[in-house]
Amino acid sequence: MPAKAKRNLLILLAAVLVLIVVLGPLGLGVFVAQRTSERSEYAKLGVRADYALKRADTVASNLYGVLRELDQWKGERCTPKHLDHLRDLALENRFVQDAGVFADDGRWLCSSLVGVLSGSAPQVSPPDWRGDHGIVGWFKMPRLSQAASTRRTLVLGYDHFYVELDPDVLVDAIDDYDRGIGVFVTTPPHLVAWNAVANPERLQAAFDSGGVVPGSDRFYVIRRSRVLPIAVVVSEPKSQLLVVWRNNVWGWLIASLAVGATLAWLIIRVFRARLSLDGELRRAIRRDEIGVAYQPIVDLETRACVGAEALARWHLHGAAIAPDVFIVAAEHNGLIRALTDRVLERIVRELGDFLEAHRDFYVSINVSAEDLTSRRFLDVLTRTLGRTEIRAAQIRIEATERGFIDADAAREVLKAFREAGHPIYIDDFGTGYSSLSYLQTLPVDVLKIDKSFVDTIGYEAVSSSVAPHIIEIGRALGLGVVAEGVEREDQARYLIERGARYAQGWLFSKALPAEALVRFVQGPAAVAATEQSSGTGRRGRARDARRPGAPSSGQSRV
Ligand SMILES: Nc1nc2c(ncn2[C@@H]2O[C@@H]3COP(=O)(O)O[C@H]4[C@@H](O)[C@H](n5cnc6c(=O)[nH]c(N)nc65)O[C@@H]4COP(=O)(O)O[C@H]3[C@H]2O)c(=O)[nH]1
Repeated sequence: MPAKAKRNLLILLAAVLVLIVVLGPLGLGVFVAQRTSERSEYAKLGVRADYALKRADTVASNLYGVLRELDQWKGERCTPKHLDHLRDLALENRFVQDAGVFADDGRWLCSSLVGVLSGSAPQVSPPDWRGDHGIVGWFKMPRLSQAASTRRTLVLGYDHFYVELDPDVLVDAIDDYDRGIGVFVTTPPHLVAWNAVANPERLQAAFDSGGVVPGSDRFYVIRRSRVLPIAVVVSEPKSQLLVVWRNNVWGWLIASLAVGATLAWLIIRVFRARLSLDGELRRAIRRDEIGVAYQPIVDLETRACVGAEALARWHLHGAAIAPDVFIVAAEHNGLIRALTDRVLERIVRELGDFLEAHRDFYVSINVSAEDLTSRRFLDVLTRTLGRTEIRAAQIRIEATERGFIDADAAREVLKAFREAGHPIYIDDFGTGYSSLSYLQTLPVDVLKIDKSFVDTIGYEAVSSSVAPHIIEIGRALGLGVVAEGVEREDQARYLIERGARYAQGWLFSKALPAEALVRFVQGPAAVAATEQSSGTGRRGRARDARRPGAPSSGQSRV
C-alpha cells in the first residue's frame, strides 16, 4: 500500500477510534444512569413494600394478642357480660372491627356488633389457612356482622373465637409519590385491599405475572410475608423513573465525557506521535540524517577484527531512537528501501577508502523483506561500487528469516546478489520457523547465531544449548558461522571449543562510528593478534596491523 494511503488510513483509524472512545463512554453513561435510576427506584419501591408488609405483620400480631385475650375468658360465653368483654376488646383495638364466638359445629353464636344470634345462625366455613399455634384464617368470607355486604374482610380465629379486620388498614399509609399499593392473600390468591391511586386490574395482572407486565407504563415490586399468607404489590409510574434518570444522568454524562476526552486525547497523542515519527523519519532519510554504527566482527582465536556489521542509527531531537522502532516504522511506511540506500551510501562515504585499502575487510549490511522482492538494491549496490575500487565480496548481505516472506522472490534476488559476488548471511538464525527447510534451497554463505542462543551459554545444560547445533549445521552444509551478542569470556571459550570461529558482541566492542572502527581495527588488539598468529617483528606488525583479518583458511566464508 502506498505510504500516503497508509497515512490516510491511519488518520481515518484515529478518527474512528476517537469517535468510539467519545461516544462509547457517553452511551455507557446514559445506560448506567438508566440502570442506576431503575435500581434505585426498585429499591425505593422495595422499601415501601417492606414497610407495608411490616405493618401487616404488626397488625397480625396485634390480632393474635386479641385472640389470646378472648381465649382467656373463663366465664360463660355470649352472656351480656361476655358481650361487654367482646365490645371492650373491639373498641380498645383499632384494627378489630368485630370479635365473636362460634360453636364446635361452626355455628355462629355471638359477636360484639350483632350480639347473641338466635334462630338459624349462619355456619362458619372451613378456614382457608391454618397457621402456627392453632391460628386459622378466613379470607373470602363475607362479613359475619353484615352478611349482605360485599366488602371483603379478613378473619382470624383461635379456638372458638374470631376477630374481623378491615383489610384497608393495611394500605392506608400516606404516600407522596403516587405509588399504588395492593395487598393480596395468597390462599386462595386474590386481592383484598388497595389504595386510592392503585388500579386493581393492573395490580392483579402484576401479581399474576410475578411483577413484569409487558407494555405497562408502571413498574411493580412484589414482597411476600413470612408470617401471614399475604403479599404486597407496590407500583410506580415509569415517568417517575425519567425524573430520577434526569437527575442522575448529568453526573454520568460528565464522568463519561471526562473518560472519553482523556482516551481521545491519548489516542490523538499516540497517532500524532506515530504520524510525526513517520514524517520525521521521511525527513531524516531525505536529509541524510540516518547514521551508521559498525560493530566489529572478530576472529575468536586471534581477536583480529575481520569485518563489521553496519547498524543504522537515528537521533530525533537529541534522543536515540532504537532501530527496532524506526526500522519497523520504515518497513511499514515504504521508507525502508530509501533507508537501505542511505546506509549503503554512508558506508561507502565513511569507509570507502578503508575498504579499498583493506581488501579483505568487509562490511555486512542489513536488508529487509522489501529489498529482497526485486533486484533494485542489487542494481544500486552494483552502480555504487562501480564508482569505487571496493570488491563485491567486501559488501555482504544480511537477511533475516522475516525477509523470506516471499520465498521465491527472495531466492532469486539472493542468488543474483551472490552471483554478483556478495556473500549472503542469514541473521538471527534459528529464531524463525523455517530455518532448516529454506537452507536447502536458498543460496546462503554464513549463519549468524542469534544472541538469544548465545545468552543461554553457561546457564543451560550443555545438551539443551542450541548454539552448538547451529555450528554443526553450518559445518555439515559447508557454511560459515558468526555468533552474535557475545558478552562474556566463557561464552567466547565455549564457542571456540565447539568449533565457532567468528563472533561479534560487547565482549569485543559495541557498534562504533566509522573512525572508531578504523582505530579499533588498527589498534592494539589487531597488533597483538597479528603478532600472535604470525610471530612477526615490529616492522611486520605495523604492516599487518593495517591488514586486519588477514585471510586465513575458511575466512572467505565470513
Ligand atoms: N545486548 C547486547 N546487544 C548486542 C550485543 N552485540 C550486538 N548487539 C546488538 O544486537 C543487534 C544486532 O543486530 P541485528 O541482529 O542485525 O538486529 C538489528 C537489525 O535487525 C535491525 N537493523 C539495524 N540496522 C538496520 C539497517 O540498516 N537495516 C535494516 N533492515 N535493519 C537494521 O535492527 C536490529 C537491532 O539493531 P541494534 O539495536 O543496533 O542492535 C544490534 C546490536 O547493537 C551484545 O553483546 N549485547
